[in-house]
Amino acid sequence: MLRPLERAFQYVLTHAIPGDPHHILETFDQWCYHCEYLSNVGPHKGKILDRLIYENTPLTVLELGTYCGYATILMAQGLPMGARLYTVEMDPRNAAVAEKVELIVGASEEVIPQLKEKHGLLKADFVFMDHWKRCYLRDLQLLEAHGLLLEGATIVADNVVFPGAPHFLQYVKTCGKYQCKMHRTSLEYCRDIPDGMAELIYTGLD
Ligand SMILES: C[S@@+](CC[C@H](N)C(=O)[O-])C[C@H]1O[C@@H](n2cnc3c(N)ncnc32)[C@H](O)[C@@H]1O
Ligand SMILES: [Mg+2]
Repeated sequence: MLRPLERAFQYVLTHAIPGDPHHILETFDQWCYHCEYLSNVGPHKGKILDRLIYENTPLTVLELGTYCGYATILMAQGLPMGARLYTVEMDPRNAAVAEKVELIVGASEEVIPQLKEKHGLLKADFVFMDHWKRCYLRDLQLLEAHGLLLEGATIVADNVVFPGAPHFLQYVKTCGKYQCKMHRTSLEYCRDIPDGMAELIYTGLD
């Protein structure tokens, strides 16, 4: 019995133009709108993410939560030459089918402390958090503690309204280390459910 993600992959493999990132993402979207929901960032929040990548031209991107690689493909195709994208996924069944960028299989709490020495990621200037929402605050604090955020780095956190990440939002708004902006939108593939992406700029100040 195939899992939802594997069913989506079969569809994408048989319907998308190979090597065409826009068409691959559109084909995922068709599947998600018409057949089965997947928690990809989706086309509407994807536009926001795409714009933030374009505006920031980051050189070292860290994604927490690869899933089937939708946002990985989206971000990768907007990066400048020479940029590196590291994406962390704890479920090896998802990792096995994800687009291979710099894919690190493991739980974020184990991977983050090893990013420097084991994976050569010295500092990230763009982070996309889209793994389990309860991990956002812990992992942001881990990135801070391991000195992995470049001053001025952009951190984008998805789904901070739905399902929500209240402790994370409270921390980033009150700790004095971040400038925060909320992009209000709707949940991926569900126009009726309000959601939001938080855009943070790391000031480096304590
Ligand atoms: C919402 S999906 C990511 C969607 C993806 N960013 C996109 O838009 O295409 C969340 C993924 O995070 C993974 N995940 C959850 N908690 C994690 C953790 N602590 N470390 C690594 N991966 C995690 C799950 O296995 C799942 O594949
Ligand atoms: Mg999400």
